[in-house]
Amino acid sequence: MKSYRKDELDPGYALRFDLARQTIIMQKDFSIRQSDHHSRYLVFSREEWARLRASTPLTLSEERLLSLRSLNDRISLMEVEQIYLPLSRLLNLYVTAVQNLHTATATFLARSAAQVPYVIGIAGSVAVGKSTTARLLQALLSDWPSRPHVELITTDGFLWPNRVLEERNLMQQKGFPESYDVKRLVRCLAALKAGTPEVQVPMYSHLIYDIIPDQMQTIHQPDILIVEGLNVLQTGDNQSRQHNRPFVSDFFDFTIYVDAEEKIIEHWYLERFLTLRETAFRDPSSYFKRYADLSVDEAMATAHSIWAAINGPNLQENILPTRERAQLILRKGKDHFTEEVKLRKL
Ligand SMILES: Nc1ncnc2c1ncn2[C@@H]1O[C@H](COP(=O)(O)OP(=O)(O)O)[C@@H](O)[C@H]1O
Ligand SMILES: CC(C)(COP(=O)(O)O)[C@@H](O)C(=O)NCCC(=O)O
Repeated sequence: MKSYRKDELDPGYALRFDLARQTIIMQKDFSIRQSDHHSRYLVFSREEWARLRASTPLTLSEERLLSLRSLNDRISLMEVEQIYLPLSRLLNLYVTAVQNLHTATATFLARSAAQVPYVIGIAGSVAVGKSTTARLLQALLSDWPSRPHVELITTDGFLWPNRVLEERNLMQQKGFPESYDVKRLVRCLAALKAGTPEVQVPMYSHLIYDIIPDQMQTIHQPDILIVEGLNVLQTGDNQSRQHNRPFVSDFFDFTIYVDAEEKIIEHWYLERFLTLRETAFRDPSSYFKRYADLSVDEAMATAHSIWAAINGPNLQENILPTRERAQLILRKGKDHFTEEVKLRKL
């Protein structure tokens, strides 16, 4: 049998012991499609990823799924089974491993283990499906046999209120790094990660297009915290780096980037805008009520110009460059079906 030096092995191949032939053979590993030796990621096709579900049961009923749907959400049970159940299984293994590590530290120090939440960050463009992914994961993780307490927060609550954005001439940069009160977000994440019994988180409303005055979300020591937002993988400006200040991205145990081609994401943005024109924009308190009476063509042109002026440039300049920091990248195609999953090796 030819022997292989370690550096000769393609990471897409695995060494296996062949019982019949009583020999070690090199076999293509079906679960790893990897041609680039230096890539930090293992790359899975949809089918390969779906096989990694193992025996994780589907606990979400069609009825429960319906209640999770937002706007024109058409998420299918097949997507949940093939993509989100394997992800739920992976997260379960990771959370258990981290909890065991906390227990080991506590045993070493002869103390009881501190209650520290496992923090999952979900990043990606506006309209790529971050909040849908976050709500689905919250439901699936809450259904684990240990019934963990899973909370979800969104970083848009940390946008500066419109009043401040207007003063600073930043209304056309909503969602850009400078439109967030990052210090407040970091303080909040630090308090949550430290296991503070009760943390108040500000809230944003897409209806009034602003921070909701005098209303906060109260978070009570979750076992798992999901943080969803455009900026969760961002690392701050040079000044904060020089002063060694913590970044938003410092607080995550696991990060997911929801990815798709910009043209497809823009299409989802346009679709969502058209749905809102028929629903939320008709509400008298809607910031966009002036758009309710637009014709379909006018609404499409308006949404396209918002995309071209704000969300598209933000994706290219500030969000896409953070993609390779994520531990997991879900790449979606048309119709929101995940086509490829990339998992960081370390
Ligand atoms: N997995 C999915 N299947 C079907 N539709 C989806 C899925 N994810 C998102 N959508 C739809 O795409 C649009 C954008 O999703 P949303 O979760 O609101 O994005 P984000 O939070 O990134 O802005 C919404 O209209 C939503 O209903
Ligand atoms: C408030 C947001 C930055 C948040 O993004 P999301 O949570 O929808 O991904 C975004 O929805 C937004 O308002 N962007 C500014 C341009 C626009 O009106 O779409």
